[in-house]
Amino acid sequence: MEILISNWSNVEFVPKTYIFPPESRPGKLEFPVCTDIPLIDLAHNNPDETIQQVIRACHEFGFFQVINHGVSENLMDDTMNIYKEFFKLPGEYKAKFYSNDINKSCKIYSSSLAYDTDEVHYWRDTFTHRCHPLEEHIPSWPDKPTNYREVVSEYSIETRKLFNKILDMICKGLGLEKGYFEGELSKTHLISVNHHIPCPNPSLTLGMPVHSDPNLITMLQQGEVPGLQILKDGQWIGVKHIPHTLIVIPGLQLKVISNDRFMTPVHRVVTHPKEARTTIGVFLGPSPEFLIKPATALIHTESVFRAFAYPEFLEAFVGPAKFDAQLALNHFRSKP
Ligand SMILES: O=C(O)CCC(=O)C(=O)O
Ligand SMILES: [Fe+2]
Repeated sequence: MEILISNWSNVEFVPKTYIFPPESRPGKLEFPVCTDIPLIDLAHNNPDETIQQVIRACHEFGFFQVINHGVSENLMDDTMNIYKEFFKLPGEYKAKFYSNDINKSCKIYSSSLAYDTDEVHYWRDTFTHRCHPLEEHIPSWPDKPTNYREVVSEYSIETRKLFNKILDMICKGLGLEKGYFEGELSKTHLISVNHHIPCPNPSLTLGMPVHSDPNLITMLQQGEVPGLQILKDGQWIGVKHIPHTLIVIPGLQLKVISNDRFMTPVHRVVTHPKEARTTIGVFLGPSPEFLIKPATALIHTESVFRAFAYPEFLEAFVGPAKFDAQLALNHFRSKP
């Protein structure tokens, strides 16, 4: 069978290898929608109040949404259109980028990087590449659609500015020294775009594993098709899409640096029966050599986690913990 689902046509039933066992499939089609994800106006006239809102959201909820964030609506729409077009390109063009190699920057894969050993496949194709420094990575990016490099370069620059703005607010809000997150902690900047074709039976499939984000911080641009869900009080709840907002998700490295103060919500993606869904994720993470540990200013009695390098964390997260944040974090707790 063709591996990339974006190359499939006339899908009438869910192939067996995509059907999750009853205990891990969504099991139904309708879910409640979350109405209380914090919505933060970054152009609010009282910046100190905005910082407090961001910190409260990180402590109490994990996810938050931002408006007046500085990434223009036109740029958001152009970038989304580029990716919708990209996934429609002929299979032979996309095949040039197909890879399951974790070390290859620019690649398309399907389901997960472990496609060959997946017990069940996820209903998605993912296209990802690094974005920083731009000059180093642009030559490896696609040259189709024709304006890909131009538009995605601008999107990379603008989302990086926004990350810096939000990290600066978190830095101030936590009382850390200026520039705490600059440099090695936020060196890896990548874009990762999920594409799900319509699924004949979304109750049987998943578009993405149940997970928390392992990196430093994530930004998501959702399209109009729903699918993202968060686990809240033991229940799966849909995230409502508000046009041109961006969803911000503090990752597990921020939780470690905050000395376990921040929430990192568990989330997943379900599929849609009628519409294709495309979501743009932008991920900021540490350089592989840098040692991650709780910020000294936030250790009042004890450091909850020991120091580790990010690749060591990823190995535990993807391997024994199977994307379970608590299991992965347990490997690095000072007191087991
Ligand atoms: O596609 C989505 O809405 C969520 C993506 C996500 O959670 C991720 O890429 O980590
Ligand atoms: Fe995620």
